[in-house]
Amino acid sequence: MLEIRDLRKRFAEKVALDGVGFAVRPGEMFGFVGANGAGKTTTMRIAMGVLRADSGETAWQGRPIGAAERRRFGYMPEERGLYQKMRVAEQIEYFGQLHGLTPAKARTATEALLERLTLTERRSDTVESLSLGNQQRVQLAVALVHDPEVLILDEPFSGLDPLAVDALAGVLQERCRGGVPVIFSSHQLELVERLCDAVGIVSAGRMVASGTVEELRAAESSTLKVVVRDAQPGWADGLPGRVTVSGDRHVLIAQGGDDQEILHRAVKAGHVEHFGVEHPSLTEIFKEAVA
Ligand SMILES: Nc1ncnc2c1ncn2[C@@H]1O[C@H](COP(=O)(O)OP(=O)(O)OP(=O)(O)O)[C@@H](O)[C@H]1O
Repeated sequence: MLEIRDLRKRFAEKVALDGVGFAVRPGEMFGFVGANGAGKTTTMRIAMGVLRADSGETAWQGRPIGAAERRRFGYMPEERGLYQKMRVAEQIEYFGQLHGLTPAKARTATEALLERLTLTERRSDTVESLSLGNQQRVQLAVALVHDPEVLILDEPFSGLDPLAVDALAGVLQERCRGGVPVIFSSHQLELVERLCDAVGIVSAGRMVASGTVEELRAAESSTLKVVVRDAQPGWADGLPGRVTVSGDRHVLIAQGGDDQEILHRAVKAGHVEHFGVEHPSLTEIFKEAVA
């Protein structure tokens, strides 16, 4: 298990982290979300030893994370870290060797990743000549080449088109299925909701929520949505909700109240086209949590 416990960090007067903590199990994909400046990058930099925390702990498999552990981690930093003039394959191999692979193993791993990330045709191009999406694929290959035990990725999906997002997501899911804990930060909440087993929401340096999306949903009140056609105005008077009318459709969004009574009233009022519970999206949960 990867554990981040009660991290605190100040930059001069600015409190960047004020007790950030969460745990990610092997094989779990953890989405780390928060507004700009909330503390995601600072947390990941501390986990990777790029920054030192004022207090708090980080642990992997029960032991404090030190240089030896980090060598077995894969990291995609926010500022990216590729050599722009170096060729793609050469670069991935180079980082593999930096992480302790023999030249032969680094070459084999590089070939597999070029193929998997559809970069084979670009193998001899310099990084600077690649599109953003392809540069990001190379950055991911660099994070993966040494078959890391843990993956920590700072906004790996930012700026990517939907096909590139799917390609990266597929590779991360494979690693996750192989037992690697994966943490990534993102502002793309639909993507986080789609991919992640668990989510942590940070706001102004504090964790304001964490758990599976289902757990976060359960903490929110759900909404009942009823669509009735050809109803008389006023049919929902007194019910705990609001009706909007669009053409011949009346849409009631209700919170609380007796759903059987609401259904009964709707059936009496007209033709019920839809009656169902609406669960809040991660975007709604996020907005509520950081409000
Ligand atoms: N080196 C630094 N010196 C001073 N302040 C810093 C430094 N690094 C981060 N901060 C401040 O710490 C806070 C947290 O920043 P951080 O980059 O961790 O946020 P973030 O959640 O990653 O934001 P974003 O989504 O915009 O990337 C911000 O207020 C930021 O300005």
